[in-house]
Amino acid sequence: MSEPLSVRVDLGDRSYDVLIGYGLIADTGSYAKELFGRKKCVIVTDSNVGPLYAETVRQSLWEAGIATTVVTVNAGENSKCMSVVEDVCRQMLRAGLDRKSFLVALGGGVIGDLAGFAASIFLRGIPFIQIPTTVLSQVDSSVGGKTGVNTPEGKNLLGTFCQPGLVLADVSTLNSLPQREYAEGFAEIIKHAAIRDPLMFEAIQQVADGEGDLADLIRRNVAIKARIVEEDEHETTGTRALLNFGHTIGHAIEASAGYGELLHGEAISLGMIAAASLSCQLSGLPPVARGKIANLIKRFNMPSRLPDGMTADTILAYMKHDKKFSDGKIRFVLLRSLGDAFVSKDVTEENIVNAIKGLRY
Ligand SMILES: NC(=O)c1ccc[n+]([C@@H]2O[C@H](COP(=O)([O-])OP(=O)(O)OC[C@H]3O[C@@H](n4cnc5c(N)ncnc54)[C@H](O)[C@@H]3O)[C@@H](O)[C@H]2O)c1
Ligand SMILES: O=C(O)C(=O)C[C@@H](O)[C@H](O)[C@H](O)COP(=O)(O)O
Ligand SMILES: [Zn+2]
Repeated sequence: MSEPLSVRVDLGDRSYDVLIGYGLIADTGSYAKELFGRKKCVIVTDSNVGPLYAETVRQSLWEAGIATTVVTVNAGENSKCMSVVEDVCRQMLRAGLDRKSFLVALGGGVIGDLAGFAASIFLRGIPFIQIPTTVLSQVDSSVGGKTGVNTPEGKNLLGTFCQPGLVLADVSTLNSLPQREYAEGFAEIIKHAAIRDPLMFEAIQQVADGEGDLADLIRRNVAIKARIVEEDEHETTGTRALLNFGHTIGHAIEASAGYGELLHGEAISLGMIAAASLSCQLSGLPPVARGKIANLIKRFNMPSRLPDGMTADTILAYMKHDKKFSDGKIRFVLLRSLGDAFVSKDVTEENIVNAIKGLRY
């Protein structure tokens, strides 16, 4: 097996490596032993991923002398909530996990966010490893330390910033992803291209055409995210907020649809098309650039129209719970051109309603 690709996330004493390669999960034990030197851990996974990969990870930990408990939650966005976090933590307590233990989050973004959050609060915090198994989680959610859960009021409203100790992105695990779940991960890749790396559109197209190097595309995305997180770990200066391109409207659409109805990447695709339309109107984005984003979204069979019956009013109501909403104003990520994103405070409710209405056609 060739050496994995590697991206360092440089955050002082919270620095870590993201390793990207084939077959990495079988080496989880040796990586964990070297990193933590701890003897007890919990694997948190979901009901789809656990049966496929938990045994390989458990065996590898066992061979490294690490005792493992497996906690499995129901697959899907509905598990990303406080009651499941409490249940996971209580199973960990009953299994005898202590402050010298660590956690392994094995699954997509739901598991990464949920289990990362559990690790960050369990006995006031234990270290964790992310093993992302979806395209979305390999290029985005496993990196950067945003952990948390949804509430009925909206997405990711409860959570912490807590960096993992290591990310093992095993590209082989993507072979078992259903087509829809594979495709939605490209929404975040298209987002990275739109805000930071317009040349990446070509590499994405190549992978869509069955050519191109998926592991290298993942590496390129992790590097984009890592550099942004290094600049603004806690989203205070505005740089990290750029990663929210498409999310202000997208998160509200995701919640309006009912968690799990639209996958995160699908909702964000709709949000990016609306944000690109607003950018054409307000910040000079050439319509051809909006077309490039929308065409690639359609190339992956992600939606470009709102689900029937979803109203602008409902979407707006959810938007008012967004973390970027304060003092009656929303900070909105727009593009001046592909690769040149910025945060605007000048987007009005009327602008937003019009952009949402544009998603009907
Ligand atoms: N923390 C962050 O920075 C960040 C970034 C982006 C998204 N997110 C969050 O990530 C979540 C979405 O993540 P997701 O799209 O990975 O969803 P997910 O975790 O629900 O995974 C999608 C589906 O694929 C299944 N699955 C996962 N890996 C599989 C595999 N290898 N083989 C077969 N089936 C597999 C899962 O069981 C699930 O049914 C959302 O909650 C979103 O808010 C967080
Ligand atoms: O890591 C980030 O920062 C992001 O914004 C990445 C997003 O793709 C992701 O969906 C994130 O969970 C959004 O975070 P939120 O704090 O805006 O809910
Ligand atoms: Zn996202």
